[in-house]
Order: sequence, then C-alpha cells, then structure tokens
Amino acid sequence: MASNNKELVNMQVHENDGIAVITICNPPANAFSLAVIAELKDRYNEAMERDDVKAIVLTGAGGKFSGGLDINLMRTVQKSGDVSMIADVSRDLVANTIEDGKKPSVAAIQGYALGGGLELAMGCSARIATPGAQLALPELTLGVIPGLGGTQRLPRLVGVSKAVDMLLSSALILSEEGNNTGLVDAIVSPEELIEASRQWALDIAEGHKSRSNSLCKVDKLCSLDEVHELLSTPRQETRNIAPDMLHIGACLDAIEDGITFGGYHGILKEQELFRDLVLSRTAKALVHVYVSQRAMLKVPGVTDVGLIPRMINKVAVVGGGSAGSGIVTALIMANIHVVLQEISSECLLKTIANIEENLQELVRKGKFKQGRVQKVLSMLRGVYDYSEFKDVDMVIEAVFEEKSLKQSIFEEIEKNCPQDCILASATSSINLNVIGNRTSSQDRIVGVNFFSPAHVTPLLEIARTEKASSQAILDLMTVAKALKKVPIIVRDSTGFAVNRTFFPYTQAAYMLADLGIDIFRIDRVISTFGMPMGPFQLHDITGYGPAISFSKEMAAAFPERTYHSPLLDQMVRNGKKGKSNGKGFYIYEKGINPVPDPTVLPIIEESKNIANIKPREQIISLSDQEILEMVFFPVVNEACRVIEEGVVAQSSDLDIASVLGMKFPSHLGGIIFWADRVGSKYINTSLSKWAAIYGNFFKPSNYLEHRAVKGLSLSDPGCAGLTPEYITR
Ligand SMILES: C[C@H](O)CC(=O)SCCNC(=O)CCNC(=O)[C@H](O)C(C)(C)COP(=O)(O)OP(=O)(O)OC[C@H]1O[C@@H](n2cnc3c(N)ncnc32)[C@H](O)[C@@H]1OP(=O)(O)O
Repeated sequence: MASNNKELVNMQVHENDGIAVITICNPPANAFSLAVIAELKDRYNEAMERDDVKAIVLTGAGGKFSGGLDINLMRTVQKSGDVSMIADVSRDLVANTIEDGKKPSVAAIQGYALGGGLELAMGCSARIATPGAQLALPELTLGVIPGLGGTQRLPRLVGVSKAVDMLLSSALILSEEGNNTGLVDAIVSPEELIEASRQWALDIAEGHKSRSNSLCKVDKLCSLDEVHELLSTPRQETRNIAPDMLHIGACLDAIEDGITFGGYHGILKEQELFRDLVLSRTAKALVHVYVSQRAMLKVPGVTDVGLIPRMINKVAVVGGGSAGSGIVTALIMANIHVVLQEISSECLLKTIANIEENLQELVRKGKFKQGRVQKVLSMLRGVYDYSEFKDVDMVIEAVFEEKSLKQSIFEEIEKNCPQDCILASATSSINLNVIGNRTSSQDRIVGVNFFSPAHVTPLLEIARTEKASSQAILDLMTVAKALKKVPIIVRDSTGFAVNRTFFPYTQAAYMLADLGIDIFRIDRVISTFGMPMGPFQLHDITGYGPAISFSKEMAAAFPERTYHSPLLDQMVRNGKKGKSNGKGFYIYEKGINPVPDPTVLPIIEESKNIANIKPREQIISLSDQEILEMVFFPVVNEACRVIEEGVVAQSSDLDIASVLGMKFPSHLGGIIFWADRVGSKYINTSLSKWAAIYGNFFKPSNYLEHRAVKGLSLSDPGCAGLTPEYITR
C-alpha cells in the first residue's frame, strides 16, 4: 500500500485493488477551509494521473464525513467582500474534477454530511453510509443557498418535491431515509464502510456497476409545468412571510433554472446566486448567529477545566402552575424522571392535565409522536411532600415570586435532597443569595429561567452567583443540551439578563399607548418588523398577572427608569386577564387570527387620563419607524447596561438570547447586531431627544453614550465591561 500523508487531506492507494482512499482530516468537523479545498484538488489530480489508481473513495476522518464549507471562511469572505476565493469550487472541484473526472468516486459517509459535505458526496457516483448518518443541506439557515451544486443534484437524486422540502426546512434526514429516497445507495456498518465503498468503486471502474452522474439524471425530475406548480406555493409563502429572506426565493430560482435549462446551467446560476447572497446582510446576520451560539457553549472556568458533567436522571420540581408544567413537560420529553411536588390533589391534577395538553398540542403540530405520550407521562410522579426527594439529582423550585416562601422551600430541600443535588430556582427576579440565605449550600444554588412555553422555547438562562460551583453550572449546561436548549450563563442580578434587557420593550409600548398611539398599530408595527406578535398580544398570551408582578420588581430595582402605565391594572379592574379568561386586547377564536377587541378602547382612554403624560395641547403623531425605534431603542439601552455590568460574558450572548428567548428576528442577527447596524450614535441621539421630552425612561446609559461619542460599536469586545474613563466621569 502506497501512502501519501498530508496534513488536511490524506490519500492512501491500495495496491491490491487500485482504489485511492482520500480522507479529509480537518477536525472537529472536517469542514472545508481554503487549504482543505486546495489539498482535495491536489489529491484528486494526483489520483487521476496515477496509473495504479482505478477509482476513488472519498471519506472523512474521525467518524464524520464533513460539516461542509468552513463557516469561518464564510465570515472571512464577508469581512473582506472578496468572494473570488470560493467562487469556482462548485464547477472546478465538484463538477469537473470529482463528477466528470476520468475515474469514478464513491463517498463513504459516517456521522454527518452537511451542506458542502453532502454536496461533495452528491458529486460522487455513489454514496455508501453507515446507519443513522445525518444528511442535510442547512445553508438556508445561514442566509445562503447551497453553493456546491446542492440545488441541482438533490432534486435529481430524490425528486423535486422532497428536495424542496429538505432545502427549505434545512432539516436533516438519516441515511435510512436517504436510502429510501435515492440519496444513499447502500447502508453498511461502520466496520464495513471503507471496504464496501472500495468494492463499489472497483465495481464501477470495472464496469460491473454503472457510473452514475447525478447532474445528468432526469428520471426523478418532473415536467416544467409541474415544477412551476410545485414551486409556486413556497414562492408565495416566502413573499408573504419573509420578504427579507431573498435566499429562499433564490434557492427556488436556482432549482427552477437548472430544470429549465439543464444541470450544468443550473450549477453556474447557483454559483452566481451564492456569490451575491454570501455578502448579503441576512447572511452576515445569520452567520453571526451561528458563530455566537457556538461561542456561548464555551464558558471559561467551566467547560475548559476538564470537569466531567454528571448525569441528571431524576429531577424534583416544586410547584406546577404554567411555568412548572412547561418545565416538567420539557424534562419528561428528554426522558428525565420527574417528581412533581404540589400542595393539593386538585393542583396536581390540574398540572398533570396541563402537561398532557402540552404534549397533545405538540402531537397536533406533528412535533411529538402520539405513541410516546403515555411513555413520557409515566416518567412523572406527583407527590405532596419531600419524602421522594432523597435520590434526585436536581430540584427546580418553580413557585410564585415570594421571597419567604422560596427561602423556606430551599431550607427544606437542603435537608431532604442528596448533598450533591443541584438546587435551582426558577425565579425571575429574586436574588439567589437571598433565596438561599437559610442554607449552607450556596455553591450548588443556581437560577434557571425557562422562557414561556418552557417545553418549546429553545433557550435556558442559567444564573450563577459568585459562590456557585463550576460543576453545578456544567451539569446544568448538560441538562440544557438534553432538553435541546441553548444555555446562556449569566451573573445573578434582578431579572437576570434576558427579562431585564427586554423589560423596556413592553413598558415603551404602554407609554406610547398612554401618549395616545393606537395599541393595535403598535402591535402591527412590531410584528411587521419580524417579532411573532406585538407587546400587547404578548401580554394577552402570557397573562397580565406575571407582567404586573414583574414590572413591580423592576420598578423596585430600577425606579429611576421604570415607566409604570396604569393600563394593565385598569384591564384587570375591568375583569380582563388576557387570553386565559378570553378577555384581552384581542378576541381569540379557534381557527382564526386574533382580532382587536373594541371594548378595550374606553379602558385605554381611562389609562391615558390617569397617566396624564401627554404634553399639554399636543397631538402626538409618530411614524411607524418612530414607533419601532421608541420600542426597541430602550431595549438596546438596557442591553448596554447588562453588558456594562458584566451580567453577560459577551454582547453576542444577548443576540442569541434575543433570538432564541424573545424571538427577535434571527435574520437581523440579534438585538446588539441590529443596533450596531443602526448605529450607536443615532440611537443615542434619539434616546436623548425623547428623554428631554418624556423623561428618564429614555435616558441613554453611560455605555451607549460613551460608544456613541467615540464612534464605537456596541459589540466591540475590546471595550466591553466597566470602563473607568466614563464610570469616573
Ligand atoms: C457552499 C456550501 O453549500 C455552504 C456550506 O456548506 S455552509 C455550511 C453548512 N454546514 C452547516 O451549517 C453545519 C454547521 N454545523 C452544525 O450545525 C453542528 O456543528 C453539527 C450539526 C455539525 C454538529 O455539532 P456537534 O454535535 O457539536 O458536532 P461536533 O462533531 O462535535 O463538531 C462540532 C464543531 O465543529 C464545528 N463545525 C461543524 N460544521 C462546521 C462548519 N461547516 N464550519 C465550521 N465549523 C463547523 C462546530 O462549530 C463545532 O465547533 P465548536 O464547538 O468550536 O463550535
């Protein structure tokens, strides 16, 4: 066996069968950097030229095929604006060298083949995979389209309908499904993978199997009329739902173009569209979201000190209610045993009914299998005392926000749980040191903030005090992973990071209502911007009670900048509680979109009169843009304080938290990324102007003002944290 070892792409030529095995060795994901692409090209050229090579097997080292084009390379391209470095890989490497080269290639896939990784595999004459290997073209989640031929070869291998489905959803499929749909030619065990792929490659080279060229396949393509028909619905939906998401339309255009004018034409069209899209604002924002999300998983002193996470198999939850039932639903769905403590059988039955309803709703939406409902419910046990807490790995206290109640619960759980059990509170505002002050377990007391609905929202905020151990934080991060949630680690402080950053969001909306701006217009402006709903509808859904108590806590902590509108109190006084009692700002009926409820107009009028904040004799007239800015700039301002006080480790944590926890539009990159695009100077000037008219609620923070004056971005990591220069001013 002759071998040619290179650092990133390795080639071994097997003398007995003349098969060259080319292996990408670029851990952790075998992503394609420029160097990998260059070495791949070199190895291929060498294999094509060598007389002792009949065919090629392409594979990846470390049990993974490839995660695709290196996303850091995309970032480099975006920063430099120079797309030329990746411009011709599709035509040159995938089409001309691998697919049309004089010797056939077979892809041996293990682990995952994603994005460019799968595209490279589709350029091969056959794909052999191990059971459960993951296959996807997730490029749309990064604001681009596949750029190595994916829009052309996938429809030809699996059919247009399935390809559109896979591309638009970015969903991964397993190799078994790939085998049924035509994407994978055979499934073999990991031990047999290379051997079987070599045999397949040899069979093609010796004419025992036909050499297939994906780009030339037409048997799975439908007629042009059918293609138009198939693409018209997603095209229309894209226009209506996501006008800024040009990449979605571009993906459909590339597919259609290739079917109309042929695969080779399609490759060039795709390449051209990819080049433009990779530099688009949306791609920059979405790549930032990917990179920042990965960065959040690296916590200095926690994930880099060799600690081993403990398995959390059994969790006790104290208190049901809407938060507790969501938390229990999330835990049992992750196959974690739960002991749920309630104060009465009536409460317990109600909570269990809520949990069942949570699961059934997921079943109705096709996100959970009916067959699993009873199984996961059997992991839940209801209790009325602490007797079954003796072997739990973690307790989550989720009772209402009352300091002394929480303190006595922590006293009890310390007595009744194992000594290494994590003691977590789902408080939204009470200081963790205060909650735990009757215990001597400060090192294992942490805060956990699940975002409503807890079993759906993909963010888990973990708050640590200075005394919390790294092990406890690591264990909770592991729980987050089991729950399929992204953890954000924050410093314990009132409202933690996310609720605190967003508390001005609803307050600003209520202030605008008290100034006479139509609340339904405010909601419309905010949802047109990309939030799933406006602040008033949000309160209808989450309920007025939690909103009123949270606002009191924030007012107590930050009295100088809290706006207290009388509106929610007035709503409650008039018998309205939001969606829960069918009396909110909107009328909710099954199957139709909520419609504004005209009966709230007199209540809004009352609130305006009580608030009395409208400058005398003035009719306030605001453009939609001004409404948007008056709602979001105060959020940016509070985010600046959260960064300045070190509540989050880096500003991009708030980007991810805003996207995953508050559903801030991901294509805008998160709250700080968006603010930097708007510009610190403009935000500071606007807030100063409003502060002069409407008061301290809008007063710019030191951090914002400083950066505006210096012309700095809000996200510049070099300047994060307290800066003596302006603190001491
Ligand atoms: C031209 C083309 O059409 C364009 C493209 O190919 S764009 C790229 C498309 N590919 C993707 O979007 C895949 C992105 N990766 C992922 O979603 C996830 O990393 C994953 C699903 C592969 C698995 O994650 P995980 O289970 O943690 O896997 P693991 O095998 O341990 O490796 C993960 C590491 O590889 C990195 N990685 C994976 N794919 C990568 C890629 N394409 N570029 C850069 N880094 C990548 C991850 O960021 C992570 O590193 P980190 O921990 O430092 O952040």
